[in-house]
Amino acid sequence: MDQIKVFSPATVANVSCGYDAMGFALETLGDDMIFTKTDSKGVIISKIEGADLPYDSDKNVAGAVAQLMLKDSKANFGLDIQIFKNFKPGSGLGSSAASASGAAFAVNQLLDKRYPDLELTKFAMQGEVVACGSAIADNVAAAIYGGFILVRSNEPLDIVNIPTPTNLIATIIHPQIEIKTEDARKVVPTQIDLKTAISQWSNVGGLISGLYSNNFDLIGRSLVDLVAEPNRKKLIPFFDEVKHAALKSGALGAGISGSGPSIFALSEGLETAKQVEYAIASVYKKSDIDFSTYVSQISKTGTRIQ
Ligand SMILES: Nc1ncnc2c1ncn2[C@@H]1O[C@H](COP(=O)(O)OP(=O)(O)O)[C@@H](O)[C@H]1O
Ligand SMILES: N[C@@H](CCOP(=O)(O)O)C(=O)O
Repeated sequence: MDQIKVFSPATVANVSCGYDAMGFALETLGDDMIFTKTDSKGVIISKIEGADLPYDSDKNVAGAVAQLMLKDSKANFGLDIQIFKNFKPGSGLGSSAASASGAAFAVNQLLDKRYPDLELTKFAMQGEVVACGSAIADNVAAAIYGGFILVRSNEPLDIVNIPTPTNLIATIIHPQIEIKTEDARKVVPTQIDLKTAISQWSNVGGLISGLYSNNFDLIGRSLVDLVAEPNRKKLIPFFDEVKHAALKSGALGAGISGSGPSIFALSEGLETAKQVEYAIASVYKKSDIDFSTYVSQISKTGTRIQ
């Protein structure tokens, strides 16, 4: 194979209670990327559409991940990468993770599937270091594995796929302001008290149990974040109003998607998810902030060949 076109999904990290430990992939939103083998070694980024991003292969996460993998595998070819961004960087929807995971997945295909998903996740995490200075696994693991994932351990890396009810639908609102993950991580406390920790890990347990048992009420009760959300929500205009509107219109729960500014809600069934979309869009319609909304199933497959 000399060329491959891949789709790499947007992802919602944290899912309220699981800061750096949980995430899921969206079915309908993501980036397209084309990877072409070249005779000369090295990685060139020849096209980027949809966002203003570095062409320098060391600074673009896709280029950085591809270079690492070509070096590690001692590949005898180079790469030309084209990136078509369908959602903005700094969205809280894993824009950098989509590129990093897309690169890891595509290069692996061109190397005849040399690496398992866990190794691909480790390569993609190095892309996250380029984007935000931290080797975060939640977005990239969700993109590579698909579905809903738990990062059970970072060292050694241990990723667990959590089954999700098929009629669990995500509604997303993305106000068009940029929040860099690197900046939003600085407002999260590095220490929390035991009482807060107990509530947080109880909610993680509740959420995972609710996903396994199709218990929507339990899923809703567990979508609580006492660690990142109280500190990050001030960065997101109208966060409380959007969350209130989502819950009032039938969502099971709502919270910040990744590091924001996007806000996600989870609902039982498409009809409710669309009502939630209408309600939360109404909040931003009253302001002068541009926004996009998305309603999507949780992607079972994640990053895939187009
Ligand atoms: N291919 C890429 N896609 C998205 N962002 C990239 C890419 N390459 C480098 N970056 C940088 O990563 C940062 C965006 O990542 P991040 O702050 O984590 O936001 P997001 O939540 O959208 O992933 C920006 O500084 C951007 O320039
Ligand atoms: N766990 C990370 C996730 C960042 O997600 P992003 O989509 O905003 O890059 C965090 O919360 O910092």
